[in-house]
Formats: sequence, structure tokens, C-alpha cells
Amino acid sequence: MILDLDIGNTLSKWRLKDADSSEIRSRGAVWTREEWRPGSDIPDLDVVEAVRISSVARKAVLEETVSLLRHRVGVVHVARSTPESLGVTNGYEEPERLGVDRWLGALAGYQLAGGCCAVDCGSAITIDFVLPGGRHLGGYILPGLRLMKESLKLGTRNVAIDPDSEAEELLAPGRRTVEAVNHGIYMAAVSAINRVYAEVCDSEGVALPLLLTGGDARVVSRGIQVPHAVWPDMVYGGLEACFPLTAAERAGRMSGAPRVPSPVSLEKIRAGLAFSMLL
Ligand SMILES: Nc1ncnc2c1ncn2[C@@H]1O[C@H](COP(=O)(O)OP(=O)(O)OP(=O)(O)O)[C@@H](O)[C@H]1O
Ligand SMILES: CC(C)(CO)[C@@H](O)C(=O)NCCC(=O)O
Ligand SMILES: [K+]
Repeated sequence: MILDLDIGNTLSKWRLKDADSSEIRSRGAVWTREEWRPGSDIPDLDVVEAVRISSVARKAVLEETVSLLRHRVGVVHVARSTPESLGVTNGYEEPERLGVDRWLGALAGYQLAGGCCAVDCGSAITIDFVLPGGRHLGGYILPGLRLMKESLKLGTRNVAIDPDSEAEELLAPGRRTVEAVNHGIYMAAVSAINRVYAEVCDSEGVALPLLLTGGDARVVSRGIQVPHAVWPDMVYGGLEACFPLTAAERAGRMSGAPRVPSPVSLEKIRAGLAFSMLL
């Protein structure tokens, strides 16, 4: 089995992948600040022959995780942001400072779709652009839905946005504090993504496939006007591309990859942008 680990600021997600069949056997998540101890939702390390890790947590968290795993598992790969990889050139002035989850998302998106806009809706919402040809432009970081809500301190932190709500409902004026807050932060997130996508496609002169991932991707997806795909395993896809271990991975196939969404034409994107500027 291969253990893939995506250590985020809030949650550490894991999945076990069968190295022979390439099937995903199990998944789980633990709070990043908690130790891995028996009884919590952690994988059985006895069956693991290789580990691949993406971590944006504090350095100590990664160090502890790696030292724990090295005792038990033969192969441990830790992903790093680099100046260039798999045909993509990192747009950061200091490439190693780009969050590795963003880098892996950009690599996976490029491998799947060529140029792309990769959006991760987690603790933070990140929006990254890769042009056809592989130039990563850099991107945008904004607070995620939960962080926006907590920062308001209006006593609404425990009332989550119902992930099954319709976007229309979530974008309407709120008539109670929780509603006003939930609808406000939802509006902030989806309008930022819609706008940034259109602006960058316009200025680069290319309509890019749009890919979403992260814990809030499903609900955010409903508020995105242009064609796009949700790919919950996008960061894992980047790990597969960087450290291919199975036959399918070596052939360039990433688990759970969606069909590439065909973007609307650049003309339509520009028309939408021009229209919103007039209002
Ligand atoms: N069980 C859950 N626990 C915490 N957050 C959840 C849960 N289910 C959905 N979410 C939502 O997912 C978001 C966290 O997403 P995700 O798991 O992608 O992020 P993360 O671990 O914080 O990663 P990163 O720090 O890399 O952004 C939160 O904003 C929250 O609204
Ligand atoms: C922005 C987050 C927190 C998103 O998970 C992560 O990618 C990170 O810590 N990045 C480092 C800062 C940067 O990417 O510029
Ligand atoms: K993440």
C-alpha cells in the first residue's frame, strides 16, 4: 500500500492506495495539531510500503511525522516547491516559498489540462494560474470560509454553511446574523474566484480550464458561473505526478481526475467582465 498524506493547516488528510491495482482502499483525516495515536483515525502502517507527503504545517509537524514514519516505512517522499517540475516553471520570486499544496495542485492541473486555474478552498482559498506552455504566474491567497467567519467574532462560528444549500439561497441578503455572515463570506469567496479567473484569462489572452479542490470545493462550486470541475484529490494528483509508484501513475494517470472542463470562449469571459464593470 501507498500512504498519501496532505497535511494542511487544519486537517491532515490521508488515503491508502493499492500499489498493484491503483485503487484507493481507505481514507481519513485527523486534526493537524493532534498527535497520531492509536485509536484515532489513522491508517495501519504495517501494510504501507511507501509514503508521499505534502505539508504546509509548521516545520516541527512535518519533522515529527517523517521521523515517526521512517521507523516504520521503507520509502518516504516529501514534496517540495521547486523552480521547475514536470514542465511547469514556478512563478514565485523565491520558488521554495510557494505553499507546496499550491505547487502540487498546479502540477496536477497542468498534467491533466495543460494550462489551468487551480483553486484550493481549504483553511485558505488559493487561486493559482499556469499558462499553456507551463509558466506558473503566481496567484492569490484569501481566507477560507471558516477563517472569515471566525474572524468576525459574532458568535456564529459554530453555524457552518450547509454544504447542500443552493448558491442562489447563499447569495441572497441574510435576515439573521448567521445568515448575513454565511451569505457574506460565501459572496466574498465566489465573487473573488469569478473575478480573478476572468481578469487573469483576459489579461493573458487565454480561456483556461478551471479546477477546484479542498474541503469547501463542493459548496463553492455552486457559486462559480463558468464551466469548471471539482477534483477532491488534486493535491494527491500532484504527489502521484512527482513520485509515480504504480503502473498507472507512471503512465501519467492520476486517481480521481475529472474530465477536463472546456472553458467558455475568451470573448464570453471578456464580455462578462465588461458587463460587471458597467454595473
Ligand atoms: N470535518 C471538517 N473539519 C474541518 N473543516 C471542514 C470539515 N469538513 C469541511 N470542512 C471545511 O473545509 C475547510 C478546510 O478544508 P481543507 O480540509 O481542504 O483544508 P485544510 O486542512 O485546512 O487545508 P489547508 O490548510 O491546506 O488549506 C474548512 O474551511 C471547512 O469549512
Ligand atoms: C496558503 C496556504 C496556507 C494554503 O494551504 C499554504 O499554501 C501556505 O502555507 N503557503 C505558503 C505561502 C505562499 O504560498 O505564498
Ligand atoms: K489544502
